[in-house]
Amino acid sequence: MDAKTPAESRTTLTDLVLPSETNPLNNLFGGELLARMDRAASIAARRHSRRIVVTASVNHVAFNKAVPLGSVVTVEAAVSRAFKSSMEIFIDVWVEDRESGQRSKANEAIYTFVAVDETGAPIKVPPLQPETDLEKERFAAALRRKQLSLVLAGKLKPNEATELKALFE
Ligand SMILES: CC(=O)SCCNC(=O)CCNC(=O)[C@H](O)C(C)(C)COP(=O)(O)OP(=O)(O)OC[C@H]1O[C@@H](n2cnc3c(N)ncnc32)[C@H](O)[C@@H]1OP(=O)(O)O
Repeated sequence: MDAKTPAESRTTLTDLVLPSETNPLNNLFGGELLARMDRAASIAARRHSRRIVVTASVNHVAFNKAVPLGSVVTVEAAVSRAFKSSMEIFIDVWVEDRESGQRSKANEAIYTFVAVDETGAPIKVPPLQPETDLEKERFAAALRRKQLSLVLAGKLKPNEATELKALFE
């Protein structure tokens, strides 16, 4: 299978924050943002694999800044590393200033998607070839994050998490 670049899966969703999507402080609900990120990430995983994809885990979410009612929010997702059937997707969330139009980073998240066949069984995906420095940095750390996610899910013994152990040696 030929390698693909993160640019080939990059997915951008831009939408407003409406009153029905906010909490009593008039900021975007965390769950609404999670859903928007899941949608963008699933499209990125599908573009990379050209397969049916399912969310396997949400590895990391940082709600760093509240997103006020009426904001224009852009969710940008791209595959940061592909393994056998799983893909790590990095998601950056930006909010646009109404007057200047300048975007500032509000949140980020890392999801894992798995490509599956029609019966739901995991299936192989193309490798990822990172291009920019940021893409290379995210690619390099992805195996460590995969091992941590598997350890937390009880699917990998801590003493088999070689990349994690290497951090402490
Ligand atoms: C429940 C819900 O409705 S959530 C919403 C939508 N999501 C879903 O429906 C997914 C439901 N879950 C599933 O279908 C299955 O658990 C799957 C397909 C995600 C994984 O199936 P498994 O039987 O665990 O398959 P398997 O052990 O072969 O793992 C497949 C890949 O997923 C990876 N994986 C599985 N769980 C995790 C996890 N928690 N974190 C990171 N990677 C994971 C494995 O490392 C493996 O990756 P690789 O092939 O690239 O090495």
